[in-house]
Amino acid sequence: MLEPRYLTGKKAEIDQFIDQFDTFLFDCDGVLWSGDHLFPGTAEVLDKLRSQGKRLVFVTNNSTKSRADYKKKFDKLGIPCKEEEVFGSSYSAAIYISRILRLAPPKNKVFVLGESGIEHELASEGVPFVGGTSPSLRRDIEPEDFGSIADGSALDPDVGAVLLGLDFHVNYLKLSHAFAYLQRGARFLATNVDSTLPAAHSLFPGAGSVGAPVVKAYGAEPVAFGKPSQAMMDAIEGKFQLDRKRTCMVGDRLNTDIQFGIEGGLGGTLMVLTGVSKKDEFLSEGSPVVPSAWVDKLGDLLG
Ligand SMILES: O=C(O)[C@H](O)[C@H](O)COP(=O)(O)O
Repeated sequence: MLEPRYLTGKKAEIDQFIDQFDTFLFDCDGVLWSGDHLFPGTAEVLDKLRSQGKRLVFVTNNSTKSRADYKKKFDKLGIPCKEEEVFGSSYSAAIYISRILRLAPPKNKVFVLGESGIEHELASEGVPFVGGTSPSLRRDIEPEDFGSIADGSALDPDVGAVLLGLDFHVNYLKLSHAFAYLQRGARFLATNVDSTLPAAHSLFPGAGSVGAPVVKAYGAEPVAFGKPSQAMMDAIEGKFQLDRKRTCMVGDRLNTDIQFGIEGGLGGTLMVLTGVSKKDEFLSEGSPVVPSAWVDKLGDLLG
């Protein structure tokens, strides 16, 4: 097994590690912050990398926020960031739907199980959608809903795809709509399928857990566009014209962030231990996903 390199924080080894790369792809939740808590040293590390001319791209699976929302979050936390530096799973899904899938009218609407981040990114690509944050679906299912979903009168006939993301208002009515559209032949898509969401120094159900009832009912997995999907990597490479061998993915989750970087053939993957995965998972014999290097926390890159 290839041992990942432990960077203890000594200046010379950190400088040597950083020198290998021109571009750093940063995961956000669990790396830069946990929920609304900014980790110590985040701002300083990003400043240091920028001052050395490194390009930074913030690659997040969190579909609840659009790129513009992320920019606001960075502003609120006092970290410089341009909207164009953010690449989220909502945006990744939206560009795939609009530029590659190209759903033909009239069946070109997307039913969204998710929050406003997905809606904004679909809208930015001109993709029509229903569901999402609509108040009409933020309620309990009523006895008459069963009939109107079953006979299709409650459904939009123009829906050609179902897009699952993280939905903080998930309920039986929305799940039933998603399942009904799939049974009528809609394409099955997801922004990402993460099992957990890191927040408040703990873990909560993630997008994959929220959409799991639909997957179970339908009996098939969606095509997902967040990490580790290489559709996302290809889109990032195309947009930022990056040299993969001079790019490092920094993340806290082995099966999304680190796998994303390894499968993408990046020059490096750097694991931090402030989020989801624990070091035993990649240091133990036979670990399926092993980063090229690891630090205890992002702040250690200050050297
Ligand atoms: O469930 C989700 O959608 C994700 O767990 C979550 O939002 C994590 O995003 P990331 O760590 O890629 O920023």
